[in-house]
Amino acid sequence: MKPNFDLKGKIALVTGATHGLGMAMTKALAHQGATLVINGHTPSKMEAAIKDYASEGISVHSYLFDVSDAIAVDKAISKIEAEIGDITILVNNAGMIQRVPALEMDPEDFRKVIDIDLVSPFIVSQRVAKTMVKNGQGKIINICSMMSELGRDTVSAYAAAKGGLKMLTRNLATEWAKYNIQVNGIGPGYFATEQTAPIRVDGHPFNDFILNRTPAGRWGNPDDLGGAVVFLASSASDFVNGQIIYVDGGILATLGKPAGE
Ligand SMILES: NC(=O)c1ccc[n+]([C@@H]2O[C@H](COP(=O)([O-])OP(=O)(O)OC[C@H]3O[C@@H](n4cnc5c(N)ncnc54)[C@H](O)[C@@H]3O)[C@@H](O)[C@H]2O)c1
Ligand SMILES: O=C(O)[C@H](O)[C@@H](O)[C@H](O)[C@H](O)CO
Repeated sequence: MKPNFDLKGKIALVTGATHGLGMAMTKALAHQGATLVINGHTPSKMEAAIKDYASEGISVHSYLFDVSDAIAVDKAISKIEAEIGDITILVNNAGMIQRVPALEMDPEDFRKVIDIDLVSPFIVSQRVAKTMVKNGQGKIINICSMMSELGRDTVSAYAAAKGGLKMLTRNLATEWAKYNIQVNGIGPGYFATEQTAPIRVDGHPFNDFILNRTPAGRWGNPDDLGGAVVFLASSASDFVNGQIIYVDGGILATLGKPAGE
């Protein structure tokens, strides 16, 4: 039987999809025929995003809500279900990072990162899964990170959250497999987006470090995630559950090499 990557008739919600990786994954899902619902929490960014999608002939349904607010999430998902239909694919992409040495990190800032990057995917997944359980099908895709596997100076809260998100993925996969819901993750390597703009400057030691550390020798382009998200959203991955697919140009496969070699 031919693997089926077609997403016609599917409704996908991508959180934090006004730009960056969320936008690229939304476009990939739309190109496979899915109906797209995008979330954001900044009205001006949402307006600009809708124009960007339209310029590529993609029409999206947009909903502004804060993914960390369980009441707002419940209201928004109920509204989406009434206005668009039941969500069959959820991509938990919204996230944030703080780059602060652990000795200087304010515990409240640590808590905020955990709230957005770990608790929020739980909140949105739980609400969306209630309907997926009734329908007997669903795909949930959590956007993890290299920091789901590795540590690095200054990103203690982010690494704790993204490591936790990997384990949340495995746990929800375990609990919800019986309802025909697959919960998987994508772990992007280092990608050229707003989030990495401060460390992706020519001549910045971190920029040189990443180019040298990545076997592919380049930063990821957001479009590099399209194949993985379509696979995990489609029936081609129906027996894949609790996995994280790392899309990282080979970083996790290697110890790296000395600069200049
Ligand atoms: N850029 C990278 O190299 C990289 C690598 C690995 C993982 N990631 C992860 O991929 C995801 C997207 O990354 P990006 O680089 O596009 O980041 P980004 O910072 O450019 O975008 C994050 C999005 O999340 C949204 N968001 C944040 N808090 C929110 C909230 N409370 N409610 C609703 N939306 C909220 C933002 O508005 C934004 O649209 C994040 O989870 C990030 O941690 C990024
Ligand atoms: O400061 C950092 O190290 C980066 O911003 C990361 O954490 C990446 O964005 C990404 O998540 C890696 O996979």
